[in-house]
Amino acid sequence: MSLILGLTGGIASGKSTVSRQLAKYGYPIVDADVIARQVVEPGTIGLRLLTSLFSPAILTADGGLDRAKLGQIVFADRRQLAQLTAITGPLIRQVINQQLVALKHAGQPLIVLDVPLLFEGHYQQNADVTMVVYVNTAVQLQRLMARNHLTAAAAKQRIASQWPLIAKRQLADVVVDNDQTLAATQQQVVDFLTQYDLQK
Ligand SMILES: CC(C)(COP(=O)(O)OP(=O)(O)OC[C@H]1O[C@@H](n2cnc3c(N)ncnc32)[C@H](O)[C@@H]1O)[C@@H](O)C(=O)NCCC(=O)NCCS
Ligand SMILES: Nc1ncnc2c1ncn2[C@@H]1O[C@H](COP(=O)(O)OP(=O)(O)OP(=O)(O)O)[C@@H](O)[C@H]1O
Repeated sequence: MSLILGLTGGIASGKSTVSRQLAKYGYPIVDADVIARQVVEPGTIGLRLLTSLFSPAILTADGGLDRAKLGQIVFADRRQLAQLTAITGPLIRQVINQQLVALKHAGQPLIVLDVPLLFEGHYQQNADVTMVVYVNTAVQLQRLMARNHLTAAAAKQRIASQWPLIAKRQLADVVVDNDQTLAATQQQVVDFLTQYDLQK
């Protein structure tokens, strides 16, 4: 029997950081952000649909998706973000389901389902336990601005495009506080694995 851990958080709260820490133990990660890139690679139906919705101006010179440009468009406009999610969401879901079936079949003891929109997209139904990586708003803003080279206004828009992190925190079975050092976060991951007898 596999335990499926639904891992989520807010933008730049530290989901990838925690999933990397879990991956170090050899546990497989089903990563919605990675899948979101695969379903819009050149030649996919996903990229064709996005190009017809947003115009070919969202493509780079070599025909790939200009992610920075599309991000600027959708995170500034809720309606366009909803349209984007309506196209990518079902494509991502299909791949997630395929990967979960294969990993369960392989008898993996722990499968990490890393999905930014876990609660918004009702993916918690696929999970046995949910974990939210939490940071306070000031730290989230500062890390997002630094990582994506965004102004405070642009970073605030991106944060506002998702459910408030505090609301996700209330829904979670396990909360990882990621305000402090990476070592402090790692310790919470170890505590989780120990609790579920998954520390190798
Ligand atoms: C808008 C895009 C092109 C920006 O690309 P970029 O490389 O700059 O960001 P990246 O994909 O790494 O996403 C960064 C973070 O943005 C947030 N985010 C991404 N998509 C969404 C969305 N549809 N709604 C709310 N937040 C989102 C997540 O917290 C994610 O971790 C990209 O995020 C995208 O294609 N999004 C649609 C796919 C999707 O719905 N992903 C969410 C998976 S559940
Ligand atoms: N405890 C920490 N101390 C310092 N920096 C951190 C810590 N945790 C994460 N970071 C940094 O904060 C940024 C966001 O972390 P990460 O990419 O893991 O978030 P995420 O939730 O996966 O983001 P997204 O939803 O945007 O994909 C990264 O630049 C990362 O290196």
